[in-house]
Amino acid sequence: MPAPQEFIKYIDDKADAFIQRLSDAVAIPSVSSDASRRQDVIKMANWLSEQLQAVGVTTQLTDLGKQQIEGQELPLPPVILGKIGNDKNKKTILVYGHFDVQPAFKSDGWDTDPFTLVNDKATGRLIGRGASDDKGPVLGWVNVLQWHHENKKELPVNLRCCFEGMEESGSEGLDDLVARESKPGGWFDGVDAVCISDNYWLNTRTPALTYGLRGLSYYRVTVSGPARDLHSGVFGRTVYEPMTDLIYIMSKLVDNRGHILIPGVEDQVGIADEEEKKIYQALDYSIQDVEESAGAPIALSSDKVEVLMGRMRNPSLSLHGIEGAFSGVGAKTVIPAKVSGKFSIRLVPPQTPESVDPFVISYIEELFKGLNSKSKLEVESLHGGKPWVADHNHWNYEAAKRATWSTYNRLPDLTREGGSIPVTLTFADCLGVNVVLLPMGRGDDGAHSTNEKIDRFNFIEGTKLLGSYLYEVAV
Ligand SMILES: C[C@H](N)C(=O)N[C@@H](Cc1c[nH]cn1)C(=O)O
Ligand SMILES: [Zn+2]
Ligand SMILES: [Zn+2]
Repeated sequence: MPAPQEFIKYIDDKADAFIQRLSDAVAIPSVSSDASRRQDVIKMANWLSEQLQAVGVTTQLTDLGKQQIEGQELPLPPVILGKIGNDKNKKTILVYGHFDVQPAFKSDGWDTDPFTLVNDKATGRLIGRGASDDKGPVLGWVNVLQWHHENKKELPVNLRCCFEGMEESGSEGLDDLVARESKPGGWFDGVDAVCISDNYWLNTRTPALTYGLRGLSYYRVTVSGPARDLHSGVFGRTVYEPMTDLIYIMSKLVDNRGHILIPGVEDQVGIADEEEKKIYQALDYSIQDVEESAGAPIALSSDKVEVLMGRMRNPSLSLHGIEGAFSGVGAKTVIPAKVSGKFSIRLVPPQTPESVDPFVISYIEELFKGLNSKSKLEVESLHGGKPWVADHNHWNYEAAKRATWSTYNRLPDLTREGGSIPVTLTFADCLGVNVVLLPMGRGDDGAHSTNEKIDRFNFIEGTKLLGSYLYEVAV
């Protein structure tokens, strides 16, 4: 059943107010990985819970306990559970999103303050951290509910919400909560299907439905030696330097074509046959798309199928940074005493963090042993999440397809996402129901990057899409 025309018109009429609400959300720097921002993540939870209550959602802030981070004990941000309706004759749909964001500093290369939403009328872009990932989509649900609440219109489905504040940091504590609330009498009892809007179209033109996510295994490798940072003029060529050992190890993890060098990891994944390659060939995607969204002509291959498989169905290993290394301006001549290299592996079925960890840890330990260094090594797995693939021949996907058609007059690309949303598989497993990913933003939104944006068009049409989905899935 299509969404009512009055709903569609209302979303257009209220566009400026919705953008103001997005601006208010972006202004709360809810960075989950930064201990000094934890109170802002909690503030964001309270703010969002109030927004949901104002549009008729019964909410509950669920405490997840504490977390050890950077040597401190910190409260985990609460999860917002929400509920509207309990009609036995309606389907029950659970929507999930997250209100935490990745770190952002103007000095990273942002053109404007990351936590002040810029409404650039010339380009139609709404620029700010979290605009696309994931505050825009989460507020899309609030926008949908606002019309129903203001106009006293019943939703076509029973709605359950789960909004978390730790997605960008491993969703700590959430799996246990989902398992608990999926039991009879729990908040998610009776859920028929799940919808998540927290990823992106493949390109800038074609809406997408996403039926797969890669998993993630995040590592920290620490090499330490001297009791304190040293003067390289006094100690250079005199002592074992931690950074030298760490760089050696980091350089042996992946080659510059993206091949993972850790024996055993790539072997876990089957090779695509010609049938599977046709799926990627059929997608609306070009090398130009990847190069435009990366901002430079740097694709690993000129073959679109190779590039798409690299993102969607093959594992990848990325080096992220080195904590403790000199990175400031100027030419400090220091020998850092302790350095930690960070890298992660994006996983695909049948890989899991548990199945790759032993390969990674023993490989790094062997590499280090071969160095005969007097420094010390520590390898830690920081957080992980399993990959997920769903059946896209399901009524949940059919409903999302119809909603896409009625919103954009186009059929969506069926994609697998290179990123990770760890709780997706938990919902699928604990509830035994289908999950659809219904992205709002475009492939060039720059999630996790500088100048993250969502186009005004995508925010407003995406709101209509989420509303239309609830009507289409109801029948
Ligand atoms: C796809 C989703 N919007 C997202 O960005 N997920 C993150 C999850 C994560 C896990 N550790 C840190 N972040 C991602 O894919 O990086
Ligand atoms: Zn993210
Ligand atoms: Zn996200």
